[in-house]
Amino acid sequence: MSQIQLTNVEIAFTGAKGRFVAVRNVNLTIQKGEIVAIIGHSGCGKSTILNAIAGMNKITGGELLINGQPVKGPGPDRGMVFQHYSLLPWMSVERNIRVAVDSVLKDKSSDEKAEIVQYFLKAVNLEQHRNKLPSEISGGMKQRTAIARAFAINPEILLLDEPFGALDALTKADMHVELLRLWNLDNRQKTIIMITHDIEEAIFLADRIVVMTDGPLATIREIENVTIERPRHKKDVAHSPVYNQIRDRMLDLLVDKMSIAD
Ligand SMILES: Nc1ncnc2c1ncn2[C@@H]1O[C@H](COP(=O)(O)OP(=O)(O)OP(=O)(O)O)[C@@H](O)[C@H]1O
Repeated sequence: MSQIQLTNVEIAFTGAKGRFVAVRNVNLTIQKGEIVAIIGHSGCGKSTILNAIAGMNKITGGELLINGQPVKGPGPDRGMVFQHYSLLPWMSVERNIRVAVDSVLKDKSSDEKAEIVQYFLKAVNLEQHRNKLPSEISGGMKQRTAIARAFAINPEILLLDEPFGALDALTKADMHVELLRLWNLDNRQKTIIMITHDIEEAIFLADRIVVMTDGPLATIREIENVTIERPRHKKDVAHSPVYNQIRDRMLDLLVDKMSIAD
């Protein structure tokens, strides 16, 4: 059985101006432990699909199953990370992780929870900054806190909505390696679905890349298999023929004009 299965999914919103169909005929099957990137132009419905998997949006047609069960709402089996970190500004790095652990891992003792927080603070190299407030740390550190928090509650599925979109290119490259390291620590058991606008990021991280058509009435245009071996290294990947092939295909699909007229 596939872990996540979307069959002919439609998601429409009804507002003052009537019914607006954001996405339709979305068919996607995701296996446990896969990393899947979703890419497409702004407004095509990437977040709409991710939020439906998170249980925050209702589907209006088709079927959306997780482990064979229809999604009815959010649950601790799914963790979310957003572009703007969503840390609680009045709490330290450590407290931000701890409150999430407290609210989800209710069966664990206080010592066990402290150990989990410590493990993830160390895994993302934030031990020395544990007592700082979000306002006292950099964007990359904030995102590392948010990702550590998401992993600490140990969801089966991680949903990342443009998690590195606000970071500079170098910090972003570090974060890619960091994310894969956390995924490896867990023996690649967690499924990661990630929205991105960055073709290079999608190829470096994902097993498959879902390319959307433009909205409204958006759907999946094509799914690319990224057959680059793991573990992946930034430098090697950039020189691999598969990387160039996929990047060219993505550019064909996503970029209308490749150059300006002289
Ligand atoms: N709650 C809502 N009510 C009404 N319309 C919505 C709602 N959420 C999203 N939409 C509309 O659905 C479409 C898809 O939005 P969505 O945020 O999923 O796009 P996206 O591909 O994630 O965009 P971006 O890359 O800019 O974040 C947009 O036209 C948006 O205005």
